[in-house]
Amino acid sequence: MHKVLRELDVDLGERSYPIIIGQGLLGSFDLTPWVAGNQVMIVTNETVAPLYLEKARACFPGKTVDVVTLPDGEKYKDWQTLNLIFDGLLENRHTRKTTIAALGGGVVGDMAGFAAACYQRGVPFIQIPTTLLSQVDSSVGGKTGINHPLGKNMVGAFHQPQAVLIDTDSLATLPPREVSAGLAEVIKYGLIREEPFLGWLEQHIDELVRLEPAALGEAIYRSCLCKAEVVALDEKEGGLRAILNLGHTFGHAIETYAGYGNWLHGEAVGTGMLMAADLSVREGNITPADRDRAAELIRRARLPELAPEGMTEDDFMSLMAVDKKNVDGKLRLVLMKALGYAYVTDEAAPGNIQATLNAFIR
Ligand SMILES: NC(=O)c1ccc[n+]([C@@H]2O[C@H](COP(=O)([O-])OP(=O)(O)OC[C@H]3O[C@@H](n4cnc5c(N)ncnc54)[C@H](O)[C@@H]3O)[C@@H](O)[C@H]2O)c1
Ligand SMILES: O=C(O)C(=O)C[C@@H](O)[C@H](O)[C@H](O)COP(=O)(O)O
Ligand SMILES: [Zn+2]
Repeated sequence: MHKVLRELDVDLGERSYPIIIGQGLLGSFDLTPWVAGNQVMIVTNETVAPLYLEKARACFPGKTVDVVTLPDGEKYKDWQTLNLIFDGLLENRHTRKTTIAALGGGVVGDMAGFAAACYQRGVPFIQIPTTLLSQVDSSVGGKTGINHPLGKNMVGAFHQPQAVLIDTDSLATLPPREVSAGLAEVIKYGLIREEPFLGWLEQHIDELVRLEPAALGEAIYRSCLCKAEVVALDEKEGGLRAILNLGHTFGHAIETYAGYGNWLHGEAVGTGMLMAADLSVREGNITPADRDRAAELIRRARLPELAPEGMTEDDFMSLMAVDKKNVDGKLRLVLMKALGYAYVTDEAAPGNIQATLNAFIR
């Protein structure tokens, strides 16, 4: 039998939805209350399908369930692979009443969500995230999309799910490197808005690296709570929501430079947050001791601490120039005023940016 540990809502008026966190949910939790019609299309990938597809099917009793299985990897988060979802929907005659269910990590979630935003001008979808990163971040908030060779997540839509089902048991099969990648986004919440959570993480980060269930449940709940609050306040990133991008301006540049896949998203964000902390010191906002506190957590989460081999200051500057936060050609960065308090600025001194880049390139 399953156990629901925590439940919270993303409060978006009539588009509000629940995040259900528990153990043993895959295989027995009934998701049909969030399915309007009779058809469900599960979108998953070749790694996750053998592990969890049959259990996910069981969450839709009485519905006609079809499946699209995508190739696995960030490098497939593109137009060609997205089209496989539309092929599957059309070949199986899915109508406007279908519900798409994303079963997998953030790549599957972002693509299935984008397909749901586009198919027949928009159909509902459900998130069933199976990586730590997707459970604490990508399944919540409705950002969906794909990459472009020239920039990360450059094509997409805001499309909120009907529900998010988080079965923490699925993390038992996750490779350690993916656990670390997820921890980067967990640490992010402490750095941007939750100083007490940062203190909690300092106490429990080793348990999280070891995937200890009690610590994991708490970290996932507190992360989802933080993200849900920010999204409810600013769904489409008119302002506040951009703080969820801490470390991502540098991180997305790293991912694009590395060709999507050699560096995991969470790894790039981990290094990117160190760079943002370093720049926050140079801007006179946080102390070197604050920066070192952040760096110690990143190190204990076993994340990389320097930019990829060979990546230059010019590589960073040209890749960051296409960041979606930029306005009127000005680079906008998320920095910290204090630990637990992030802000967005286009006024960082060019000399400080240059010094930070040079401190992290090899
Ligand atoms: N939409 C958002 O708000 C948002 C937020 C953060 C990240 N993202 C996006 O999410 C993506 C990263 O997501 P990710 O870190 O989950 O990567 P991922 O989706 O590539 O999954 C990581 C790896 O783990 C495998 N996997 C998934 N679940 C597993 C399980 N339970 N056991 C074993 N293996 C499993 C996957 O097949 C893959 O190989 C990036 O594309 C990033 O841009 C989006
Ligand atoms: O939900 C958000 O908002 C985020 O920024 C969360 C990020 O962790 C995530 O990587 C997101 O996909 C980045 O979005 P982008 O708009 O910078 O592409
Ligand atoms: Zn991210």
